Order: sequence, then C-alpha cells, then structure tokens
Amino acid sequence: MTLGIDVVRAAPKVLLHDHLDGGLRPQTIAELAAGIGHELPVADPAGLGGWFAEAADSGSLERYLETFEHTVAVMQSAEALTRVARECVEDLAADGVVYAEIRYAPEQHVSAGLTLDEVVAAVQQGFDEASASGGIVVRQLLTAMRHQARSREIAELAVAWRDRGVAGFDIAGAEAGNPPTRHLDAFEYLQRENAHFTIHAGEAFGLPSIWQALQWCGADRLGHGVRIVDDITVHPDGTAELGRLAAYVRDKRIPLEMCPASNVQTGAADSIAEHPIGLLTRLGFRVTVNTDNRLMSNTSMSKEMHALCEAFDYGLADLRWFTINAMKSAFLPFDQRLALINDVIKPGYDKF
Ligand SMILES: O=c1[nH]cnc2c1ncn2[C@@H]1O[C@H](CO)[C@@H](O)[C@H]1O
Ligand SMILES: [Zn+2]
Repeated sequence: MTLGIDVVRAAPKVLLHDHLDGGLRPQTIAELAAGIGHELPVADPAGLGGWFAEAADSGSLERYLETFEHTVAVMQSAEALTRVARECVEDLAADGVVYAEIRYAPEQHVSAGLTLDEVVAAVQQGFDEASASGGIVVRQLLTAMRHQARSREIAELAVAWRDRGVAGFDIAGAEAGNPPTRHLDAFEYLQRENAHFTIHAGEAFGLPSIWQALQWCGADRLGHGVRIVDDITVHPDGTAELGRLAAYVRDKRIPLEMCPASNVQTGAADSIAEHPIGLLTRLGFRVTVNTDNRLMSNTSMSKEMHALCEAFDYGLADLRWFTINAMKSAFLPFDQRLALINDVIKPGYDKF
C-alpha cells in the first residue's frame, strides 16, 4: 500500500533545488501586483495558481520560463522580497522540510532601483524571520542567468555573503544555446575562492551540457541532470551499462538534484512513472528529490515524494535514503550536515 501523504509530510525532508521566484503563494502575487499596478493574466488569486500551473505545463523549458515574468515583476522591492522569502520558509517548514537551499537570480530584482546587495539582504531578512523559531535551517543560493553576462559579478556577490546566509552559486535559464562554459570565468573564480556551486544541466539539453558543467566548470552538483540516462544502456534482462560520463557521475557521487514534476511539464520526462529517477535510484546514483518551482508545478516536497512512492512503490526507507543523500550533498559545513543527519533526520525517521 502506498504511503499516505500525511506520513510523507511528517517525515523530515531536505530540499536543495527550489526557486524563490517559483514558489510564491498566489494570494501574495495578487496582493503585491495590486500594490504596484502590475497586470496579471488572471485577477483572482484562486484562479491564479491554476493559471501558472497550466501555462507552465507547456512541454518546453522556454515557455515554462515565460511564466516567471509575473513573479519576478512583483519581487522588486525590499519589502516584497522579504515577504516572499519569509512565506517560502513558512510553507516549507509546514511541509516538513528541515533544511532547504533556496535559489533566485539577484540580477532580476533590481529593476526598481535596489542594489544587488540590498536584494540579498532583503531575502536574508525574510529567511531569518521565518527560521528564528527553529525547526528549519535555510540558506540562499545565488543564481546567474545563463543568457546574461553578470555571472562573475553574482559569483562575487555569493562569496561576499558566504558567512551571512549564502551557501553557493548556480546558473539557470534556457539551456540550449547557453552552454555553461560561457560562464567559465565565474566558475574559475569560485573554485579559487573554495566556494560551492551547482549548475542547471542536462534538463533541456543532453550530455554535452552535463559534461561541460562537470569537466570544464567543476560543478559540485547537477541541477536536474536527468539526461545522464542518455549515457546508460539498459539491456532486456535489466542489467545496465554505463558510459564514461555516467560512470564518472556515479563513481564520484555527484549529486543529482532531480525535480520530477517540473521535468514532466518541460518535456524532459514523459511522466513520473517513466522519469529516469527510477533507473538512477536503482543504479545507486546520488539521487535527491526536489520541487524546482512549487507554484508552476503545483507541488511540494511531500507531493513529489508521495508521487514517487505511487510510481515506484517507494517506502519510508527510500525517502530516508533520498533525504540523507540530499543532506550529505548540501553546501553546508560538514559538521552541520552531520548534526542534521544524526540529530534531526535519523531520529525523525526512527519515529515511524
Ligand atoms: O527548471 C529550470 N530550468 C532552468 N531555469 C529555471 C528553472 N526554473 C526556474 N528557472 C529560472 O531561474 C530563475 C531564477 O530563479 C527564474 O527566474 C527562472 O527564469
Ligand atoms: Zn531549477
């Protein structure tokens, strides 16, 4: 019998890949939009959530990304950023998330005059307010947009904030035509600074993107990375043969930040049941489960994990494995990761 969603919600969860501008409450978007006179495609908050999920359900990453126009538009003041950040953490904590790394692109939040530094400070304020009461630990990841040319600057921003709530760096946006090597300068800088970064790779584009992210740019983790299956041959008897890149990813324990619901919407996977996460888990890759964009995919950590339980017959032992994988892969100092595993995650699963 499939695990109930209430059990999944009560179990401790770790989230490494969640976009701040992809997780707003519809009610909040409506209120913030009204405050600044931004016109929304649907006026009433009740219909707004449905609009995002439907518009994002496009089969293409490019069209999926168009929906962010409206969330980014209402996140241009310090007050709005703080509110969105605070509500994000409240929603994750209510869903049983005990550690989260939340990403967004500071360069997209300066159109009303904020400086990059003020953007990061406003988000941190919201995170601090919501996590003050305990129960959840949250860090920021600063994203640079891969079609823009501000990655070095954003990487420097991430390093400047590394001891004040920012745990790492990322690049996101349309993958095809914007290879990660365009931003080599930023990645080499981060490596010299002993800083951590992940790269969206192998979502809409295949193996070359993953290969570049790892072997040219030095990514610590892969955002999505689903297309690594293109380097795996499964024989009729079920045995699998790994190509050089897939073997490298598995041997080096490179964390895969998998986001099943998002991948179905952008066409990176046909369905949850056919999602490569099943094969990659079976083969022992360092798989983690993530939400990507809770608003656009009408999802949560509990919903993602529950859907996997339904599709692959996973139980609590599997969810615990995903969660410990994620905690091991976090951009948090080792001693803090260990403490969360031993003091929060393991006892949390032992309760069942
Ligand atoms: O799945 C994804 N793949 C690539 N880029 C994404 C994805 N989800 C969101 N963003 C992009 O990241 C920006 C910063 O958070 C968002 O504004 C969106 O353009
Ligand atoms: Zn993403």
